[in-house]
Amino acid sequence: MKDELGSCSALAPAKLTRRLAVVGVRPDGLHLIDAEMVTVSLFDEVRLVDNPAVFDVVDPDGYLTQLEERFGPIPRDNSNLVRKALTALGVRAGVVLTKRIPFGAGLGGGSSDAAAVFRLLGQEDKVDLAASIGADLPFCIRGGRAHVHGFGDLVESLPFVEEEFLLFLSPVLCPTGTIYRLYDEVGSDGSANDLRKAALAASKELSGRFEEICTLIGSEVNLAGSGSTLFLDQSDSDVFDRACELTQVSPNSSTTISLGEYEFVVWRVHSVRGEGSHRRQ
Ligand SMILES: C[C@@](CO)(OP(=O)(O)O)[C@H](O)COP(=O)(O)OP(=O)(O)OC[C@H]1O[C@@H](n2ccc(N)nc2=O)[C@H](O)[C@@H]1O
Ligand SMILES: Nc1ncnc2c1ncn2[C@@H]1O[C@H](COP(=O)(O)OP(=O)(O)O)[C@@H](O)[C@H]1O
Repeated sequence: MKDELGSCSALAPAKLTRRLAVVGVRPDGLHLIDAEMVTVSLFDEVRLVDNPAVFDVVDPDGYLTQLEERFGPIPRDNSNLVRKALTALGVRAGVVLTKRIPFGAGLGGGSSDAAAVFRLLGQEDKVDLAASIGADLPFCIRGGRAHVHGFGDLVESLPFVEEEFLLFLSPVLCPTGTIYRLYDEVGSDGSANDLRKAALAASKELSGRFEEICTLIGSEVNLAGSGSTLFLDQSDSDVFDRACELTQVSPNSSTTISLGEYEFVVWRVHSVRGEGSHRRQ
């Protein structure tokens, strides 16, 4: 949305991959998937400003700083996905990026930031260009709830369903390419996400954290995309309600819990409608 300062901004919501089956591998190594993705109410914000020299990253929760201290900074140069989107669209602009979505967490934060640029500039139709920046962009541009296939480039919207999710965030980095490659070796554990076994095998810490949450709530949690976020949906409402009670997290907010040697930030989020409904002035 344009404002009087000549800048414009859009919210960039996280994406939750509720289920993911790997159904093939292309000759170039990209995996063909059959997935259901849902936009959820944890938001970055992308503001474009006139001065192309500006690239500011705002960290309202302090969580980005924690992750960057541990894993190194997200790029501020031309390899930032927001800058890649601007370059691909031939637009020179500065960026103020407010980050709440953790990186390397399987929540498509970087892709959603880049998708916000496509939406802001009215370029939602350039799906192939978007997909060349990242496999998650086509879904993130559309948003809502969708069946996603191909390598992520084919998106068919599904009817919106109002639902809540608990996201268990861990300071564990799961690089998507590494997890897909490991999947080729270890295969699936038969859960709703074919990448879960590989992500848990890639990180001893993540598998320790997985065990702690499953023990707490007495049920298995799922992995978001290529990880590291673990989540619970409302398919078993008793389990979901119990988990909300145990973690003491209210709707649309977050809390920090300790389980064994681990700390988790727990977000209670809800599904969000797609197609630009999350734009704001
Ligand atoms: C797993 C998923 C779905 O839940 O999301 P995330 O968990 O990363 O958020 C997606 O498939 C990820 O999409 P995205 O994170 O955009 O991946 P990209 O940056 O395009 O790809 C990073 C690397 O992952 C591998 N890759 C990605 C997508 C795909 N369908 N097959 C692959 O093998 C490739 O090695 C690629 O170089
Ligand atoms: N705008 C951005 N926000 C976050 N990470 C970015 C961004 N642009 C590039 N990156 C890089 O992309 C990597 C993956 O980040 P992200 O897309 O948020 O996670 P995921 O692929 O797990 O969903 C980061 O480790 C970072 O190096």
